[in-house]
Amino acid sequence: MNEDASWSDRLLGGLRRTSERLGENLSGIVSATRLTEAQLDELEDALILSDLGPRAAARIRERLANERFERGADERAIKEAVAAEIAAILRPVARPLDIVAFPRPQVILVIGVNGSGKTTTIAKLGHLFQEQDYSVMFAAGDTFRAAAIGQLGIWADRIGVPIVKGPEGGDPASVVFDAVKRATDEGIDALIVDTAGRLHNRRELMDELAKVRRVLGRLNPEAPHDVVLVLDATNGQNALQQIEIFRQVAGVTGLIMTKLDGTARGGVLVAAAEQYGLPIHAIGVGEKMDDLRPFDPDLVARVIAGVA
Ligand SMILES: Nc1nc2c(ncn2[C@@H]2O[C@H](COP(=O)(O)OP(=O)(O)OP(=O)(O)O)[C@@H](O)[C@H]2O)c(=O)[nH]1
Repeated sequence: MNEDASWSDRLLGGLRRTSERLGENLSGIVSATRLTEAQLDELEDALILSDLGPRAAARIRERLANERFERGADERAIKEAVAAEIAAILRPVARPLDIVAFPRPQVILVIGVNGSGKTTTIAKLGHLFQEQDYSVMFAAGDTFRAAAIGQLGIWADRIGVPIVKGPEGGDPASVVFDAVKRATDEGIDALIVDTAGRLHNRRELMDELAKVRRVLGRLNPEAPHDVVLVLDATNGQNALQQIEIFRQVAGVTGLIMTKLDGTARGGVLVAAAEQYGLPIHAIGVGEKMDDLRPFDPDLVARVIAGVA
């Protein structure tokens, strides 16, 4: 099995649980060239149960209500049509995180709640950029917990990336300031900044992120170039709430959804795309540094609909 097959299998393994759920609800729907109102209701419910959210579900229902199934609306035909509609929602938001900033470095602020996979995602991103021949530096901007600084340090050593850190409890803005200066002096292409993820004190977090942004802006008015929100797919609908909060707190420019390898809740990607239209840069399908994958909207749509 080549590496690509193994990762898509893992993605399939996780998302297949979503499509199984969808399949259970769809298996009662058959025959005729058009779907009846009752069948459309059932389909819409199945999509909502699969975490696609009410808006995407309503949109897909509407499209399918107008669809003529020439060879009969059996389960396969319906799933194919659902896949096409999901892909239409996902395609506009698929956008890789490219290193384009001039002057360098491109400053990428990574935000998200603790446990979402933020640290691992920073490591994976660093590794991905290195593979594209970009130089990378990390900044340990989550100074609130020693463990967070330590964990990022371990990843930095593992993949061979320099890291700028301060003491536990220190000022994140000063770490970021030092990091930007050093990255600029050393001609680093991508500076990836870890941030605190304490949502229970929103005010504090907002102030902290605002200060980091101010300091960054003083050094380079374009920075941060990206504010990437890391979301844990296993959180289902809570992931949407996190988008809402972090958009207000930090001005999110793009998303990375992690843990799609082990969840039946991957449909939340579709809900996020439909509701917020934020770029989805990549998806996480495991714990290792190679487990960050480009976001392939057609593949993900087919997996969610159960036709991959
Ligand atoms: N299965 C799976 N596990 C993942 C993925 N990404 C991260 N993890 C795991 O999720 C757990 C949390 O990841 P971290 O990167 O430490 O998360 P964090 O958001 O930095 O969390 P804190 O360190 O608590 O702030 C770890 O056990 C990771 O190995 C993924 O895509 N798939």
